[in-house]
Amino acid sequence: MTTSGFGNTVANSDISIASPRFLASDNTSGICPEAMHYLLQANEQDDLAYGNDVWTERAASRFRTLFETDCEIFFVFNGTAANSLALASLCQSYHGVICHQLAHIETDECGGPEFFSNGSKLLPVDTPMGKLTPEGIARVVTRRNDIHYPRPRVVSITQATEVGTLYSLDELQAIREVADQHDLKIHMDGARFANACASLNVTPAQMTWKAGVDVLCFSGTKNGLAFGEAIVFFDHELARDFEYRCKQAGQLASKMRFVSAPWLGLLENDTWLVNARHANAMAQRLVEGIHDIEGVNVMFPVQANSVFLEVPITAQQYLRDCGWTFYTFIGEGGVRFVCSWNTSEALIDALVTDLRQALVQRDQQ
Ligand SMILES: Cc1ncc(COP(=O)(O)O)c(C=O)c1O
Ligand SMILES: C[C@H](O)[C@H](N)C(=O)O
Repeated sequence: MTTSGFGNTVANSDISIASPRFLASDNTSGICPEAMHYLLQANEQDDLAYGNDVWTERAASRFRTLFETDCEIFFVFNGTAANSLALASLCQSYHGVICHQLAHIETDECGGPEFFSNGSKLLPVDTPMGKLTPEGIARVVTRRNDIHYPRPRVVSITQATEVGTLYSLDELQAIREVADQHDLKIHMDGARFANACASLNVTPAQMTWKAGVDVLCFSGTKNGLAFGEAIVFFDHELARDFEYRCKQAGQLASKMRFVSAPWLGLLENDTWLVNARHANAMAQRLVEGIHDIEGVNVMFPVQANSVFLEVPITAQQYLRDCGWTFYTFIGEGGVRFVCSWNTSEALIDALVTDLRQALVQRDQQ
């Protein structure tokens, strides 16, 4: 096995496996044509740097239209930076951030939120289905009020969650109510925000500021961009000086137009929704395809574009030998498949076929 520069083991070319087939993450998908179109448009001529270009203004304006309010938009390269910097703008170093124990900010951002907030402590909660509950939040807020414990200041929710479930609008409202009781701000990790809007058939405004969300990190990367996340502040006071925070963190792109312009491809003609609906539909196709395979169980309700399956270890190896890539360290274990804007029906059907064969092979051993 050789190791890539980022510590991922990659199969040596001399190991005979089928060509890799990517359903490990929506981060493996390509750039959708609509985003590519605007990337090339923005390359047609030079423009001002550091976000002063016409494309960044156009994209920010489109966001304000999409969210039906005068929100403030900042574009950064990736989701970890978006979450870390957004959280840092919501609390001081001596504050705590209440999150689910499976939250990406807790499990997969390598201490980024704590680092960029100079020490705000994440306060993880273990509640069902990967979702925070008002009761779970209240438990954390009320368990300690002495000076030796960080004061909870933020609630961070992920929509869709890390295990592919969704908060309903009522659940979001209930979280807003408990946040108001305890003077908490609400951050939404919207890595799969588009998938959530598509699945619930609600508007971005209904899913955010109308439900009391203070700041949203909206992922374009997982919706068809090469890279690029939009940090959307619904409270201007919280956005004060945020551009300096981005600059200091190395997240102020000099050629910002190449981060912002592709967003126009997503936001025009509701491509962001079309991409999300397709990804969600492919996840449903996978669930339907495997429903009668003995030994394979769906671990969480499939409400967006992620599917978590219990698959026997021997069958997992069979899938890897067939070239399938998947993670087993996310959520509560199991095998995670994530569908993207460009996931084909044929790819899903091939996975179903290989999964079925994997279990046959296991039973024959
Ligand atoms: C739920 C969630 N939040 C945040 C991120 C962070 O994104 P990035 O990998 O771009 O830092 C991811 C990554 O895919 C994610 O799945
Ligand atoms: C692996 C990592 O967590 C990444 N955010 C993903 O969901 O694929």
